[in-house]
Amino acid sequence: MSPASSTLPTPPARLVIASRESALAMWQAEHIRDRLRALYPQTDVSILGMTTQGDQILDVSLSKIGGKGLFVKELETALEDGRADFAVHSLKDVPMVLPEGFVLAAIGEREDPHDAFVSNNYENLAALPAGSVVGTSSLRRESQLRARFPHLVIEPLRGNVQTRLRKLDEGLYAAIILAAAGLKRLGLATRIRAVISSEDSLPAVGQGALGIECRADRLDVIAALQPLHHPDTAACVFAERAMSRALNGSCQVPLGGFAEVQNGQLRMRGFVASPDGQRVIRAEAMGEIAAPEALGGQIAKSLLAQGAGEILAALNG
Ligand SMILES: NCc1[nH]cc(CCC(=O)O)c1CC(=O)O
Repeated sequence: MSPASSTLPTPPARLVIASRESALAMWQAEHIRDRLRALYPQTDVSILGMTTQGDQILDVSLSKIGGKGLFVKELETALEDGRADFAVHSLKDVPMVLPEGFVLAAIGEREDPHDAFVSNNYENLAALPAGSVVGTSSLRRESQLRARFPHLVIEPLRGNVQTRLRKLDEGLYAAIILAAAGLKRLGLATRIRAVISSEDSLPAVGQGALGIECRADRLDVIAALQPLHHPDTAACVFAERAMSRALNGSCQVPLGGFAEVQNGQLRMRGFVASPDGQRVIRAEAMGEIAAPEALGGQIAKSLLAQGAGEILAALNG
């Protein structure tokens, strides 16, 4: 037996992955399935595709219908009643506090965390003439665009990645903003005209990372998933999630948080904005990779000390 295989846990004979049925969700579930099949050739790994409330309600801005739990609840129900062993999520869609009895068993390696500029006619944001219509339903993207490019018109845009690209191609928008990660994973990187810098659009908490969730009592599943855990990604996203949690973040709130590993340390930036982009409060700090939640808490504290609480209270009120 090779040294590597002798350290692997004995996996369950069968593993069922709960996933949404969008093309991106299925790509992510298949990616995890294929890695597990390679690690554990004796294990039967399959995918249970499911439709969530967030997939059904497409005509209303997510920020108006109570947020991100909508994409994960049905999957958690499948874990609860044993139809599936774990769920693969875009971590960005996973609420900051999991329901009692569930854990993030592993964090998969981050794809490109940046936002992407997608257009059929323009090279980048700076090239858009005044009055151009840009599609996004993210308050985070909208507030940052309004602050940096006040001459642009922001219009709502929902649906999965393919639906959003179709709406662009139908001519409803001069450009749209999407996560680079989703486009790259779907083999649609050629649609990216420009990757938007984190200065122009600080990414969402968890953007580009995979969150693998299971029941806290499934120690067999947690052990089997450990080879998929990516510690640097986990440090970054735990810092980001700690910031958002401390601010009571949801998608009703224009905020961004982004940590990266630089020279063996964590560098983190965060912001909270008013939806019109008139007020943007920013914070930045370095911290230890071993203590990501302290760094996230420190960023939140700095944002609050600069008045983020007023913006958040106005939004929640
Ligand atoms: N909110 C929807 C969603 N959730 C995850 C991704 C993209 C992939 C990722 O960020 O991991 C997207 C689409 C988008 O923002 O363009």
